[in-house]
This record gives sequence, structure tokens and C-alpha cells, in this order.
Amino acid sequence: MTQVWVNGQAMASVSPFDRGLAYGDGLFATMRVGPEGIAFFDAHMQRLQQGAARLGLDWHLSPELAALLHRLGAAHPHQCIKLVITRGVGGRGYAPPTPCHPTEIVSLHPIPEHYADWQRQGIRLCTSGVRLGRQPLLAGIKHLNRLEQVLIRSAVLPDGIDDWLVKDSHRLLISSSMGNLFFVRENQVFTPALTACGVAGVMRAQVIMALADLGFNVIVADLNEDFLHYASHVFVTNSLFGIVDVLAIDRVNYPRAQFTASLRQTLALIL
Ligand SMILES: C=C(O[C@@H]1C=C(C(=O)O)C=C[C@H]1N)C(=O)O
Repeated sequence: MTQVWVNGQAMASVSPFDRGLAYGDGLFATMRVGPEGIAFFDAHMQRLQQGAARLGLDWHLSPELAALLHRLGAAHPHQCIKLVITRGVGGRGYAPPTPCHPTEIVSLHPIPEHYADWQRQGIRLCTSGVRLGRQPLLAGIKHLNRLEQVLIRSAVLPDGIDDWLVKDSHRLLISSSMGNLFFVRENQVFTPALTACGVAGVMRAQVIMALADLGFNVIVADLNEDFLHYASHVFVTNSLFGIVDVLAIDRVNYPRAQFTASLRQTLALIL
């Protein structure tokens, strides 16, 4: 059974009037536990803090929550810890309560077994018919409103396809259903800007820094569909599967990049 803590209490429940439930009014982080605790813990907390500021949600990491997360991280290597922060209990309408008392939900999960295969073998993507709406106020943060992703993942993947490529309503390339995209061409690596929609993943930020250290010119920009043909290699990142090579998108095939394996090694991402 999934283990869960609500506001530090094991197996406690959440109010039916919690705004996370009513409006998706909150944020979340999905963190991989490596051999030495939660990977990129500070970066995850920083992104939650930035998301909270964007939503005007008065949340700060407390020593108690940090201690619980670190304790779980130490006790459950190679698992996934999910942290959900909501604005807490509110009345019936949209207007946020002041002050708010955020709800913190921590849960422990296995890492999907096929992610190790994805790392070893690479994956194939196919374009989703669901396009993301553009909302700069929410772009980049990992807020709880994920109905677009639910619609994307509700469709049955064609045979031999592992995940969806997701575009926005302007047909710009944004992400896979759950990871950030990188397109390689010679010494340049391009990744979508995510200023109108999408989630700026913690792994994306780590990979951007590591690529710069390796001497790549990393370009964060709006990318149109031409990039599918312009790129010689493509890979996708998220906090659980780390870095996964993309072998094909629709009818375009890509050889695996030489450097992604060593990047996985450098960032300690190997599953
Ligand atoms: C949906 C969740 O998180 C997203 C999905 C994954 C994943 O399935 O690999 C990883 C990180 C998130 N972008 C979740 O339930 O944690």
C-alpha cells in the first residue's frame, strides 16, 4: 500500500474542502530517491517556492517537513517521493482564504520499472492531438491543474510508441507527456522556452547546466515543428527517468547521441 503523510501525520486524510481538490490550487514535486537521499532536493524545494510565489501561496519549507522528507529519503533508496502542497481548506468560491494554511501531502511510490529500460533502449514518440493552452501566468511551474496531461495520457498509444510529443496551440514543441525535450544539432542543444505553457522540470535545469559545463551551446527558445527535422539527436528528461534518448518522433528517426550516457553517469541518474 502507498504510504502517505498529511501535514506530517501518517495515513491522515485530506478535507473534502481542500482547495487542491476543489480547484487544483497548489503545486507538486516528484522526486527520485537516489542511493544518497533525495536527488536534487534543494532544486525541487526552490522550484516549489517559486511556484508558491507565483500563485501567491504563503508556503515555506518547514524544518519538520524537511526532516520527514530526508528521513524517507534515507530509508527508501531507489523510490519516488511525491510532495503536494495545496492552499489548504477554503470556502466554496474561488477567492483564496486569508490567511491560508497549506496542506502538505507526502507519499512514497516505486519508480516505474520500465524507466530503466527506457534509459537503456530509448523511446519512440508520436504527436498528441491534444495541444496545450497558453497561459504565461502559470507557465513553467508545477501546479496541480494537470487536466491537459490527463487528456493526453487518456489516449491509447499506437503500437511501438512509448509516449506523446506535446505541442501548444501555436504548434510550438513543448514537451513529452511528462518530460522536457532537448534537440541536438552539432554543438548546439535547443530546449523549449516554456514561457507560455509547460513545466520547467528540475532535471531540465540540471541538464542545461551540465551541458554548458560540457561546452555545448544551450539555446532556450520557442521551437517550431521544423526542429523535428533540423535536430540530429533528441532526448527527454524528467526527475524519475533522468535522461532518455528519443529514437523517433512520428516518422523521423534519430540515432542516439553519444554524450547522453555520460551525462547520466555525471548526474548519477542511472536506474
Ligand atoms: C504525474 C506525476 O509527475 C510527473 C510524472 C512523472 C513520471 O511519470 O515519470 C515524473 C515527474 C512528473 N513530471 C506524479 O504523479 O508525480
